[in-house]
Amino acid sequence: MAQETTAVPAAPTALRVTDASKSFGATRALRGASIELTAGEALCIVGENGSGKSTLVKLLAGVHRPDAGSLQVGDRTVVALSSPRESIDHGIATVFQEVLVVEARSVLENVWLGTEGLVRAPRSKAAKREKAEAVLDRLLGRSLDLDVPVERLSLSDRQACGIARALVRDPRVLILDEATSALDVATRDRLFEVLRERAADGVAVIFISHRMDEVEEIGDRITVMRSGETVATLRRGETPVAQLVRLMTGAEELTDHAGERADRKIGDVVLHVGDFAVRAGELVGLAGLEGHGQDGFLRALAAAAGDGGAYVPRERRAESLFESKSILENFALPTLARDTAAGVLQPKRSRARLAAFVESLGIKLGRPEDLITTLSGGNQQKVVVARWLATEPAVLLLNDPTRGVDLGAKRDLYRVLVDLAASGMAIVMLSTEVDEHIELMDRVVVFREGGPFCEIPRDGLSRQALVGAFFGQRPEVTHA
Ligand SMILES: Nc1ncnc2c1ncn2[C@@H]1O[C@H](COP(=O)(O)OP(=O)(O)OP(=O)(O)O)[C@@H](O)[C@H]1O
Repeated sequence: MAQETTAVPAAPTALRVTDASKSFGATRALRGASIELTAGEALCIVGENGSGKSTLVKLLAGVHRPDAGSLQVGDRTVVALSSPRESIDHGIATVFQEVLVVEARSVLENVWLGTEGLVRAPRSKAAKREKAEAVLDRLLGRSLDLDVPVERLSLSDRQACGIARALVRDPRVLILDEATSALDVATRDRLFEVLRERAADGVAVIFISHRMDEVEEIGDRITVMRSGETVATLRRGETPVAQLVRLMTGAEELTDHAGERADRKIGDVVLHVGDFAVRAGELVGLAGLEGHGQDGFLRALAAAAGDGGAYVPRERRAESLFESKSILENFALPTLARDTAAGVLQPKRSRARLAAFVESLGIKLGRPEDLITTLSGGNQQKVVVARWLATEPAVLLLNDPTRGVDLGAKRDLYRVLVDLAASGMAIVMLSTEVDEHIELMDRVVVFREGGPFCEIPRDGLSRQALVGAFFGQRPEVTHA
């Protein structure tokens, strides 16, 4: 986005964090992290789950105060932003990882939430409407009824409302912390255009994502975090993904790889709904643009599977997490019955079972008794997935389970899924990531306009075939 800096005068500093540290009890979430951005620049921050990205963002958003370090916003040095309000007053707008909306309130109210009394916000109702409309139209490529409650919207549209909330404030620094993970492909593309336009107007953008394609597309520079430190900052295009991964993990190579398909026996049909059947040992993908029926289909499969199935929902905050409970309790809920001997709960057993998943999925945690909310987003997600894997269902139904999970951890999860399939479990997984289908699935059912549109077998899976089918193009080898 920004010009090469050699010939043009250096743009002014928009934001500089120097040596920021932050601990939560014994956990050192940040240890001397530093980043710098000039006006008009987009900086991507990448790093494994739990490496400190969100903590850094929360310092900038005034949610946490640093233990040490300094912060410069524009040409002002501030010791710390002591509240979200102060962050906003400095022209910083943050979109957080979780989709944060007030479900019962209207789209319009959600977009302007928390701006009361802000100097830069328009005053009149009409002006607010007009601005919300303009920003949402641009993001969604269509107009959205501003008066409906947000709970009636798709997850993608809800996330778009959260992003619009940041955009309408016309920030000088715009921070997106994995804010694209619930967006459908087309909305994400439009968001990237908007980011480019804002950057051209001098806005500095901080963009956090686990998706390398997004990072390559949006970042002028990329800062890599590892264990709370900023270990490298690189120019876009200079660094092959393999090197980025090495910097993130500190290891030479990613352990490869789930795609290796061990000899798997496809067994009997274990679940049948309408024309759709899934067999023991199969990995079946559900794909399509957001809102084309795949979500409802997966839920219908879950209902049909009954006790023999386990369903991992998509919105972990609303549908799966008990925020006031510990990691262990969140993990052990559905398997508690198994851990009860003569009517007495045996926490040792659930602890041992959790330990196995901590190992196989690389879950980073302090103690199992700590609150689930002390985990990073990606690690919370892994606990939710582990909970359902532990129930050892005949059919496992997963709704976009790798959202927010880092590259290495995704591979760990793929390996676990392939092993489970090899042991005879049937797995149906909705994924919004095309590459995930290509890497993992035996076949993929593409949804369009409310129902299954075509099915692509493993040997026909490619980006082109899948994305083509999303838009109504039938691939050459299809089964109806
Ligand atoms: N409120 C908290 N209390 C205790 N520990 C916390 C808290 N918030 C974060 N941590 C810990 O700080 C570390 C960094 O977490 P952070 O959320 O910044 O990681 P992240 O890089 O954003 O990860 P992800 O990619 O999973 O979102 C983790 O070990 C996490 O468990």
